[in-house]
Amino acid sequence: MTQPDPTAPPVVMNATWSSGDRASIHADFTAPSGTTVFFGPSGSGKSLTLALIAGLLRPQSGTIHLHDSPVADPANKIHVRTQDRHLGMVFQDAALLPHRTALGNLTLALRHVPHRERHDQATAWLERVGAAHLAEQKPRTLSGGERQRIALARALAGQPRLLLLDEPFSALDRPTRHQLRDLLATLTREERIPTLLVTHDPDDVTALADNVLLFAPGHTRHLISAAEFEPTQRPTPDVALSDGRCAQ
Ligand SMILES: Nc1ncnc2c1ncn2[C@@H]1O[C@H](COP(=O)(O)OP(=O)(O)OP(=O)(O)O)[C@@H](O)[C@H]1O
Repeated sequence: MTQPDPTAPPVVMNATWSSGDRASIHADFTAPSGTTVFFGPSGSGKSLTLALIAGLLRPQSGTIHLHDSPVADPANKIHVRTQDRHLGMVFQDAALLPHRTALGNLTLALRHVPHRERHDQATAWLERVGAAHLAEQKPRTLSGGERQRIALARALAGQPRLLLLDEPFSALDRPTRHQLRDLLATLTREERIPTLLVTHDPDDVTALADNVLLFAPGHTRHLISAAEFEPTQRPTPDVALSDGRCAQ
């Protein structure tokens, strides 16, 4: 990927993906700076859209641009690998390396800084997410919420140009979810990293969204500002998402 244009929208997507008979998706939207929440019911294509942006899936046609750089454009044989898209990612499962401590997981994300500075920077990141006391613990000895704190720190420590979060708090109990939501709001505001967050929780929209991309099975994604959001809202059917059950 070339150097990003700071004035360009973080994501411009107009692409189609199909697994054949099981599911297909056409996504056509621009995500502006700030936090865009992908909101909608189970099976409506939120995670597939995020996977296309991450490069975990390849569209069959169309283009995806991140900060004005093409990362997927099959007609021109462009597919930038996930690790070259400068992304921070946190999914429902923190996916920390099990044999490394919390600190060790953080230092791995800091390969862009000189070796002698990694320990201090990793410690500083653990402090920022309220996990300094967990530095020497291995992931299996941490709670789900603690693992997600470390995963969030790891994602941001890599200095991503875009943060992708797929239901990072959905497996946590309510109080822990609130704490982590507040932490995420603080960090994304401080770091000014454009963020895409997949959720079905309307409270995530209220707490975190600048904009909302509404999804519904058989329908579409439709971008609105967070101020316009109502939890019962459904997108207008201007762009098709289809799967075996509800093709358009
Ligand atoms: N790799 C895949 N290959 C084929 N079909 C898939 C694949 N991943 C998801 N699907 C199907 O595509 C549809 C959309 O799935 P997706 O996971 O994007 O929905 P979602 O909105 O993220 O749902 P949830 O909120 O439950 O995670 C579903 O019908 C799902 O079964």
